[in-house]
Amino acid sequence: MTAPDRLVLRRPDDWHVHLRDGAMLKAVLPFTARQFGRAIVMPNLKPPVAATADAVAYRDRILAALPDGTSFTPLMTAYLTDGTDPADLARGFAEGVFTAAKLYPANATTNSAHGVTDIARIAPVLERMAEIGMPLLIHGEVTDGAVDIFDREAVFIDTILGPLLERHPTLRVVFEHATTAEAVAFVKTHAASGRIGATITAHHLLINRSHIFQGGIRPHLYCLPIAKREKHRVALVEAATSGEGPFFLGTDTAPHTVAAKETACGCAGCFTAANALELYAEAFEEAGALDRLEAFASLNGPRFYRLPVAEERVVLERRPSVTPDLVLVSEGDAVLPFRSGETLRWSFAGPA
Ligand SMILES: NC(=O)N[C@@H](CC(=O)O)C(=O)O
Ligand SMILES: [Zn+2]
Ligand SMILES: [Zn+2]
Repeated sequence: MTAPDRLVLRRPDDWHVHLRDGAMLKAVLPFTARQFGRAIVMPNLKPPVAATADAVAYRDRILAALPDGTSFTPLMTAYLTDGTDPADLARGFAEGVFTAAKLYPANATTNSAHGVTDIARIAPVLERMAEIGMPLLIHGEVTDGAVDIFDREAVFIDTILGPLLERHPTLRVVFEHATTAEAVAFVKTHAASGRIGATITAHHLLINRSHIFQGGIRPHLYCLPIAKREKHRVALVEAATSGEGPFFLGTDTAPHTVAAKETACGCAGCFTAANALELYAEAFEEAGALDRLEAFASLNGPRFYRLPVAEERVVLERRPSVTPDLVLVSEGDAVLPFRSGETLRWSFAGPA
């Protein structure tokens, strides 16, 4: 079978995105809103989006920053802290302000200093979430500095996630930005329950850890969880292209300015929003699985989140597209996209 030159998909959603705030929000939002109908918006602002009122205000700022005429729905998340009030969280969910709540183990990643210091402390919050069917989104890495950075996800699965699912047998969980074969295997083992999902980024489908050090240190490929060995990338490609229900698209596009990336202690995050669908299309084509892209990008996520699938369609064409060199944020500040300046095989051609 020859691969198609044109793909028509139900309009995809991005189930893990960092939109930031202020000038950065204004600069990056148009990219996500152009391709995706909805996005799960991460709450790791400074200060974090923790209470319902914070999310209402942040959602208003996102909607105000949308280019005219764009149809895009931000789905808000609550940043869990040791002090999260279960009543406020449940109210936010009931009112449709919050779609989910995000667990950052304290200090696991960018802007996670206010995260949860010990998951036992939020047991009442998790019980409430299980009762009301509110999904828990997890950055799944342990924070113990003694655990090797490449093992932090696998250790989290064994020591935290497994026991957590046993303690809360009806809690619905998304394992965010899965990067290991262990995560894929764990999610598959629990798939039949329908209560676990996993997002997979485009960059983790395209790079392994060696790429971060190819010819020198490449700070723009540094993200958390860090890319792993090739065998893990292969497991992620296999999961994403399987079409299986628990695996869905979440770019984890995480913009930081060039100055914040190219420095002695650079921030973690890859900015992939400039051409997210083109990047996923490359990975799926490489695997001979373009026919499964729609399941991964447009069907499995809504099914997990119990939201309608999109009626709108978008088109991808096999026509070279060039990734922008830089995206300007404000005078003197810019973000460097993943695959900056490189040519990709596919182009996003807009609505069908
Ligand atoms: N993925 C990243 O490397 N960074 C994210 C945080 C996160 O998703 O862990 C960010 O907010 O910059
Ligand atoms: Zn994360
Ligand atoms: Zn993220």
